[in-house]
Amino acid sequence: MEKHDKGARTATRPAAADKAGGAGRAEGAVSRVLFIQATQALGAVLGFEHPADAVLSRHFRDNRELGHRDRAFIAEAVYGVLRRLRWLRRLAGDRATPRELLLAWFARGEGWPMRAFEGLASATERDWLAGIKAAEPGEGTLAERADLPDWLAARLLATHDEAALLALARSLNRPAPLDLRVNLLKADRDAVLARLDEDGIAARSGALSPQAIRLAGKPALQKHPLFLDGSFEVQDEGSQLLGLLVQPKRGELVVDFCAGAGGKTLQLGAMMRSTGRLYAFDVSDKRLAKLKPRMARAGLSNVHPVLIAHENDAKAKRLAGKADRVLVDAPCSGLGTLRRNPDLKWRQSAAAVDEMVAKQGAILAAAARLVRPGGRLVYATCSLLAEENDGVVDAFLAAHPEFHQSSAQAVLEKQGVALATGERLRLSPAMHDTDGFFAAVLERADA
Ligand SMILES: C[S@@+](CC[C@H](N)C(=O)[O-])C[C@H]1O[C@@H](n2cnc3c(N)ncnc32)[C@H](O)[C@@H]1O
Repeated sequence: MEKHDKGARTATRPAAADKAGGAGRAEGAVSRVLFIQATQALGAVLGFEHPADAVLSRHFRDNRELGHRDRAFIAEAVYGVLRRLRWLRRLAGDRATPRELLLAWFARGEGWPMRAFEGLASATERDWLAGIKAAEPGEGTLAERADLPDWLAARLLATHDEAALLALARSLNRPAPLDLRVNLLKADRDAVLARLDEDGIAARSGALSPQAIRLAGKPALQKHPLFLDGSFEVQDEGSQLLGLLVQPKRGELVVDFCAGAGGKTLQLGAMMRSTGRLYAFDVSDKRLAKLKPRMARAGLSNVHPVLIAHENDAKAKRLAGKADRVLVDAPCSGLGTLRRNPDLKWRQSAAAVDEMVAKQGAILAAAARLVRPGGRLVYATCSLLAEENDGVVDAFLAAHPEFHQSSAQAVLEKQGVALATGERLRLSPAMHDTDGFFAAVLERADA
């Protein structure tokens, strides 16, 4: 299966943009044809061969007659089913078809009254739905209540008690808000907030990152003048704290080892005031290609995208011992982003996570070689699993006595972020209303 990539989701609105939406249709306003479209899209997504947002984007490309509101309806319905798939299967049966799952979702998840199904469902289906509406499937196992696969609930139980796990699972089942990062090279936050206000876009300063703006809704911003001129980018507020942990300075040599489409590269480049050298490495030329127009929009001339074949590529090795700061935003299970990508919990597996852990260790060790004495290495993931987070960092520190850990809380505090996170950064949607992120700050001893 494909590895999760935060970097691939960089559009001003996610590909399945309207997925968390708000622009959906009320019950009773859904035509049979639209319902069939939603059923087809759900069927394709439930194959779990490709990420749901990619499948939906494709569905919308193939069905260009669908308007904005129709797409929003389909995306919201599909994401609703993905979030509560276990519960819906308990209600509608393990072998429920995509159409039955959707009907059950609207009847129970959205609470549509029976009359709303009159134009949509046959008399037989409506009888079945009346049963679904009345069904009480019992409390179920913890994993069932959390709407998680058994393996994932078991792994999360290593670091959460039952109540915390249920709270986390519930928070992961809510749609994510839309956050912006102000490009401080081009604008300041108050000016961006004032302009959004003028344009009738409700927004406020982020609670954690001094560069963040949180929007009240999910407006389309691709054509907004401040997006086009690079004054802001879309970036989860939690993700912005990772850039603050790297804390790059003017004139430094910085490496973003897993840069993807550059979510964090752009932030680091702006923090360096477009000076020094910022290498953006990645093994995916497709992702790096998406970085280039974003760099131009952001007004950054210090970024050097470099395609590497693997973490030990000679193009990386030539920077050995030279970098002031290195960020490893490691490929990971992505389970911290389930609010945006609820399909991941069904597409990931214990075996895939174990493979990823080995890869993360190898990338971290290779990236560490680039750090100069006295330099900083930041290891980050958007995973909630201890094995991808503390496990990788603990093993690294045990094998690399030349590195020691700095307190993430202290690094953030110095930049005006008050967050009781302790030595390592741990963000969760349940506690911080951000995606789930982990990071550790590792400093290489002076020579
Ligand atoms: C979590 S994503 C990075 C997201 C990106 N930093 C951002 O903020 O948008 C992880 C990235 O690691 C890249 N990757 C995977 N294996 C790698 C390796 N061996 N060396 C460098 N990058 C790698 C993937 O292509 C992917 O883009």
